[in-house]
Order: sequence, then C-alpha cells, then structure tokens
Amino acid sequence: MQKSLRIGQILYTNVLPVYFYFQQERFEDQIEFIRQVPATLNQAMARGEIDLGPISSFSYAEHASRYVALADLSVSANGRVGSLFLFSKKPIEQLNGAKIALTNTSATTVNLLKIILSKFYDYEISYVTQEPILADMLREADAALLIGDDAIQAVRRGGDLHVYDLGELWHQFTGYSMTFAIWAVRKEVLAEQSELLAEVHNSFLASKRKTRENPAPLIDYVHTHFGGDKQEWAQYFQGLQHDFGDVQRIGLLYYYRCAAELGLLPAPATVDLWQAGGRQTNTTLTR
Ligand SMILES: C=C(O[C@@H]1C=C(C(=O)O)C=C[C@H]1O)C(=O)O
Repeated sequence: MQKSLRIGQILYTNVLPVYFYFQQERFEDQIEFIRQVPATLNQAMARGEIDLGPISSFSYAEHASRYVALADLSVSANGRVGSLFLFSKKPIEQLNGAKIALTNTSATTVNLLKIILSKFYDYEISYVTQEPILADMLREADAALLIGDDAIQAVRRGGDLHVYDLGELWHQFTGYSMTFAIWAVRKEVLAEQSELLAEVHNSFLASKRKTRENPAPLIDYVHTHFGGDKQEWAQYFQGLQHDFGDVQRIGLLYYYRCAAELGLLPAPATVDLWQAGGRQTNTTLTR
C-alpha cells in the first residue's frame, strides 16, 4: 500500500542535520523515504513520484509554479561549502576555452559553475556531463566538478590538482550566500495532507535545532560511517546553513536572476514558503 507521504532524502551527509533526529517511528505507517542523489530526486519530484523533500534549488525554479517550499529549511552556505569543488589541471585563470566534465548528480552547482565562468570570468567553455568518478572525468577534460560526498572523498584523496570551492567563488564575486537545495512540496499534497505535512515539517525543524545545539552525536555518527576527521566534520557542519531566511533568500534570488540572464532558466523564479497555519510568503525580490 502506498504510504501517505513519500519523502526524499539526499544521499549526502550535507542534509543529515535535518534528518538525524527526525522522529521516524512516530510516522512509521504514514511516510516512506526515498534516498537518492539530487538529480534523481529532482526528476522524481517533477514526475510526482515523491511528495516532498530536498531538491536542487535550480530544479525548484524550473518547476516553481507546481511547488512550494517548506519554510526555514535549505542547504546553504555564506562562503566556503566544503563539498562542491572544481578540480582542475590548470589554475582557474587559464581555463578559458577549456573542456569541463560535470557530475550528473547536480542541477544547482553545475549551473552555478556556468554562471561563474561565463558571467564573472567571461570564458567560453565546452561542458560534458558524466558519472561522478574524478579519474574518468579528467581523462579527457581539463577540469571536473563534483558535489556532495563524492567531492568530500575526492578532496580527501588529495593530489596535485587545483581545487576551487564553488560557494567560496560565488561569495567572492557577489558577496552573497548560496542556497543549493530547498525542501519542495508538490502543491497537490498541500490540500491532501496538510496536517501530516505540518508534523513532518516540525520534526525536520526540531532535528535541525537539536543538531545545532549539540552537534557532537551527529559528528560521531558521520565519523563512524564516513571516516575522516572529527574536527573536519565539525567545521563542515558549522559552515553549512539549513535555514532559509533573508540572507539565503536574497542570494538565491540573485542566482536565479543570473541563470535567467544566461538563458539557463526561462525566467527568474520566486520561492513560495509554506508553514503550518497556511501562511505562504512570496519571496519576490523587491530591491
Ligand atoms: C552543499 C551541497 O549541496 C547540494 C547541491 C545540489 C546541486 O548541485 O544540485 C543539490 C543538493 C545539495 O546536496 C553538496 O552537495 O555538497
């Protein structure tokens, strides 16, 4: 039997603060989790196979008329992210005319790279999309873009490549924060499941708050399951923001404007926020 809500979960550690204390037992008969990389979740949401969950903020914009976003949840950073890297054989200053391999797991970051290299560097680049395996990607390309745990593992392995953090580049050029994922809900689900949705939303928010107040149990967990160094994980989670307030909203809307300017999106999108009580806030940029 189909459960009442099918919820996506990005397979990467970056969303764990929002899931770590989620009260799964409480909703056991009512919800089902679908764990996948962002590009797969984006498609599943668009096809109506998932009811809510984190998707690429770029994909949200492509389908904005059909979605709303759960208030105050995102995967964002105001500067360095630590899990979105361009690995390059040459310094970025020498990449004009280069061939760059893009991971097939992303929608936001691949377009962020296109914006940065086209708008801020004025480069002509030829892009190919591939599975996220760095050695294969760099066989023919001059540089490769990875996100999530693939990027974390590749940077850990080290090597003599030039490595650029996309959140950091964006912040250097614009001064803005960047939001990579937001928790989208299909509009049909709002009418059918608003009570359950409110409870699920609250449980996500509570998990986020609890891991922020005391990150140690989450850090122990990722250290055990994903290796690495506890101090590095602590820094990683400190650098990420899972809120969606004014700082994140303004940065994201600017990204949407840049994407539309380059023809990557048909038009700059807005984000409609949903929270229990039915209050929706339209986040059109007014400045
Ligand atoms: C911070 C990250 O944000 C991610 C990047 C995404 C994208 O590029 O489409 C989507 C969701 C997030 O997982 C990351 O993967 O490291």
